[in-house]
Amino acid sequence: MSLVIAIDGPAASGKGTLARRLAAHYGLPHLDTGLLYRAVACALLDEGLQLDDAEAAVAAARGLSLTDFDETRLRARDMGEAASVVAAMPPVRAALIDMQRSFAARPEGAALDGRDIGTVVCPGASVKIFVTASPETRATRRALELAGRGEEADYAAILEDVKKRDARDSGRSAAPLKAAEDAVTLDTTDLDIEEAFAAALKIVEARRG
Ligand SMILES: Nc1ncnc2c1ncn2[C@@H]1O[C@H](COP(=O)(O)OP(=O)(O)O)[C@@H](O)[C@H]1O
Ligand SMILES: Nc1ccn([C@@H]2O[C@H](COP(=O)(O)OP(=O)(O)O)[C@@H](O)[C@H]2O)c(=O)n1
Repeated sequence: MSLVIAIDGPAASGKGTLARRLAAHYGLPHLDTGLLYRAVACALLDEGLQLDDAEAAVAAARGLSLTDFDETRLRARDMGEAASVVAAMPPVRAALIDMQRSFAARPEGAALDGRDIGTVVCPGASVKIFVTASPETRATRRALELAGRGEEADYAAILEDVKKRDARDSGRSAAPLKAAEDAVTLDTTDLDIEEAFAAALKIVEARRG
């Protein structure tokens, strides 16, 4: 059976970094599913529409193409917040599920990261990791990331963002952010990227048996 790695966790916990590193290590394609929700939000904002316009959001979700994402724009701070609003609408999630499942079903395997990969998108994944870190650590990491891209990075405002988004993502009824029962939790608060990667690799190897 091909290797499917599901990585979930709250904002700026390091999911993407770990999923990318694991994908490179095992030669798997990687999908950052947060980009899908960010792209839907971006499409609505570009058309001057409200973020709670479910019909327009579903149409945008159906029209997405993985290849034409402007990642710099999508990874901007305000787009994370906007993505979390559109992601709370069940029809938007339904419109994106097939694309994610087809990606995960590639014969060569896959690594996906998001909020509901282990619980909803790939409940049968070979390995599930739930990555966490304290809100303060995550806000510091996100502030450094944004500053590195020349974006405004006010720590206090980013910490507020992170907490608000976690609460919305965990509290929604549709595919809330939570660890799957068979996920291994990896707390990276006191781990640098190399240490977190080494820990994640150990989890994958242990699960693969
Ligand atoms: N263990 C870690 N220690 C320090 N910085 C990290 C760690 N993991 C990730 N980062 C950095 O934190 C930022 C957010 O990481 P990312 O993987 O994009 O998180 P997520 O996908 O969960 O939002 C990036 O700039 C990344 O380089
Ligand atoms: N599988 C996923 C991925 C993202 N999302 C939503 O999309 C938003 C942005 O996700 P992201 O992974 O790009 O955000 P960060 O963790 O990188 O800040 C999240 O806050 C969630 O509301 C989701 O609902 N389900």
